[in-house]
Amino acid sequence: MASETLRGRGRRGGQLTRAPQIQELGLIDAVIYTKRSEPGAKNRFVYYPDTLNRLPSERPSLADLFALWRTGILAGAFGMLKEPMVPKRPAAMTDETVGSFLARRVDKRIADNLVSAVFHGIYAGDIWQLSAKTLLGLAWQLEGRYGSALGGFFRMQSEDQRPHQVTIVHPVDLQVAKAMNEEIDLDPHFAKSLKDASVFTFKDGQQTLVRALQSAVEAKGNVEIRTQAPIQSFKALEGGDMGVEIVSGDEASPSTQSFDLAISTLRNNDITPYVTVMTVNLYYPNPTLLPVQGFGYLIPQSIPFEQNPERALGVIFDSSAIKGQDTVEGTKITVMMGGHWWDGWESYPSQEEGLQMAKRVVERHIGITDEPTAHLVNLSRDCIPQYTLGYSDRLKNFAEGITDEFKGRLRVVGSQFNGVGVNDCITGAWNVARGLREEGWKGRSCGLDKIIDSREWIVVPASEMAYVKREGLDKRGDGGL
Ligand SMILES: C=Cc1c2[nH]c(c1C)Cc1[nH]c(c(CCC(=O)O)c1C)Cc1[nH]c(c(C)c1CCC(=O)O)Cc1[nH]c(c(C)c1C=C)C2
Repeated sequence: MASETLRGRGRRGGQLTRAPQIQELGLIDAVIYTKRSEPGAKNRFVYYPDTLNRLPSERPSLADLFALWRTGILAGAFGMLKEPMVPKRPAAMTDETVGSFLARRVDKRIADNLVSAVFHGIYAGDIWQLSAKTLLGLAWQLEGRYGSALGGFFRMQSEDQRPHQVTIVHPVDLQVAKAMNEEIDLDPHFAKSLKDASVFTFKDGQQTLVRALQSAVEAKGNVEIRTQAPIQSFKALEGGDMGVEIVSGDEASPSTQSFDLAISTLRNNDITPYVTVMTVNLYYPNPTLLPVQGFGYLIPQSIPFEQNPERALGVIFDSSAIKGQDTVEGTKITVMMGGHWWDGWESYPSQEEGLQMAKRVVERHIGITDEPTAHLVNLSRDCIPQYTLGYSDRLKNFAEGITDEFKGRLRVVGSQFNGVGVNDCITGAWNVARGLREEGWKGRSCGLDKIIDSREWIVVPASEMAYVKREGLDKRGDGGL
């Protein structure tokens, strides 16, 4: 019943690194797509102040914008016009929260009513804690270089002699984009389907990918997959040997092994806090319960407690967002609750409490009073890392520390380092794996080359950040995390 989706266009590597994996594992026929033109892709809503507002699509009409304006959700949007005139941040400012950046440069109301909802829908996080330098990387860099994000964008275009649109990227991101173009070869039909899709998933859910990967790896014969063997500790080998000594397994009877090189997805609690999210899947036999067709809706931080005492973050309209997964008709939705709202909680709602809370959310917000005939409640503890203020400095310290200690024999991958999307993590893993080829595994990289590399960001044609090898598959290089 769970309804995870994969983004057609993710940040950084987009689907690029995942697509060849799907192709190589022979899973292309198991993929189902939601096309960009379908309501499930186009219609994303924000609940404000007590109604669903459709977020502007790629090309919003004047009527769309006017409808949004009337609800008040766009209050403060005129701040965009004065943004080029807002003084540049002081030189001593090394980071700022997303909320503070927007309040300073545009208007606090836009941050609270609109942007906080979008950040709920990605990080389940609080814009007043998350880092603008990391998560609004492009805008942060443009302000740093030109004194303004919006004005800077246009100045960057006009100052550049090249005929096409340019963007600003970190040299390491450019290098990765070039490598993808050189090394990734996609079936043109598959590439076209992905290009036309907003999200894609598998008929039997995302587990399809994990299971196929497991089978493929096991079939190689030289790989052993061990589960239920938590890492207890690890350290660099001593006595002149290069490598990592790892203690794993049961605390009572751990085993110690040495490796020439280890790739770790373990988290480090000094770099980011995490948030806990509860997801409640609800199924109703009545297929016409949704007030609108679309992907779902998000709830901004400005919604008062009385309208959202359950601390819901958003609701996905699964049966509208993804077609082709279900064997029976009906309405399927997922209520997502918690995230930063539950920071510091020592205990969380039980499964039964979660179910009741989710039912109250959809009754209050979208008038669904039917009784669901099936449900699934899942509490994901500490599931999404929060790139809070100062994250990039903490990550840099960490990267320098492990490089010093392990001299390249420990490399790291995962959502704490690469981004919260599945695509981000696969891109990170792809890049680390590439770096091991030939003599690469003997090098000093710890897998976090970008954060260690202090070169200036560079202006390049936006097309250089796109996958152009086959059918123009889209890859956005927005310079974020
Ligand atoms: C309500 C909570 C959440 C919803 N999804 C997530 C949460 C916490 C988790 C999530 N959403 C996105 C990612 C990144 C995945 C990737 O890039 O591969 C994660 C971990 C993507 C995303 N979802 C929404 C947006 C605007 C984005 C950014 C990328 C994009 O534009 O595609 C919107 C959104 N998320 C949720 C809803 C209900 C919703 C919009 C109505 C649920």
